[in-house]
Amino acid sequence: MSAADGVREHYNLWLGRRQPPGTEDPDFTRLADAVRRLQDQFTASRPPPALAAHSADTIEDLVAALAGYQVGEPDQVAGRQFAAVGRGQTFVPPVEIDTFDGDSVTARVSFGRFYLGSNGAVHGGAISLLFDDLLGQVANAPGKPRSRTASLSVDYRRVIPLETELTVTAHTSRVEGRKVFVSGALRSDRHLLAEAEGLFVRLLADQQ
Ligand SMILES: CCCCCCCCCCCCCCCC(=O)SCCNC(=O)CCNC(=O)[C@H](O)C(C)(C)COP(=O)(O)OP(=O)(O)OC[C@H]1O[C@@H](n2cnc3c(N)ncnc32)[C@H](O)[C@@H]1OP(=O)(O)O
Repeated sequence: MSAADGVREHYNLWLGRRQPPGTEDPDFTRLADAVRRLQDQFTASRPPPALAAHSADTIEDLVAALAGYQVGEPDQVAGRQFAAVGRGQTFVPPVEIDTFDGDSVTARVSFGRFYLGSNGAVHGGAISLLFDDLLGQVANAPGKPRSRTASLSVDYRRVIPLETELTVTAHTSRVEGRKVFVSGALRSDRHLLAEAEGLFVRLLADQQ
């Protein structure tokens, strides 16, 4: 399947459930994108004191404005903007899906400055986060029983550069009863950068 709307339509069926009408919220997605950019700019900035104070005032005003609109998990929109890169959340690195067939996925990702570990390398935890999310999506592909990560192993082969478009892939390697094993790889155009093996255990009825 190519990088067409059809791919994203499948993602709307994550966990085999259609998203309720009105779930996609372009204004909220724009807000999430702005917060992502803020995270990157904030991490990289060294503002003078007056600008730091002014920025803090502005953000505190925003926090106060959003405080009146807090909702519980069932009504949350962050993370459920399936038509948007990054799903309208600001935690998982922004992954852009290229192909997806239910058992394997090919995607692109670029880590902004927010994800810097040290000495120019992307933080290792961000790499684990990327794999947990993408491998988890494969394990929980539409029509499959819901599962959770039981184990995730990551091998860091090379320093992972910031602000570089990388390819990330994942595929189901085998299924044994309730256990779904999903493998992943992160590559630059020249090198294998990291590999992952995830075990996702399908949930029992009382674990849903
Ligand atoms: C609502 C709408 C949302 C929409 C939003 C959009 C989301 C868009 C996609 C995002 C995708 C994100 C995907 C992230 C997914 C998470 O990150 S989930 C969060 C992190 N994980 C957790 O919280 C899981 C915590 N652990 C648990 O709940 C339980 O340990 C588990 C995983 C359910 C398993 O417990 P259990 O059912 O009691 O299973 P148990 O009988 O112990 O083990 C079953 C088998 O697995 C094996 N096993 C279990 N654990 C392990 C282990 N650690 N190592 C090796 N083997 C193990 C056992 O040995 C056993 O093997 P067999 O004997 O059958 O051969």
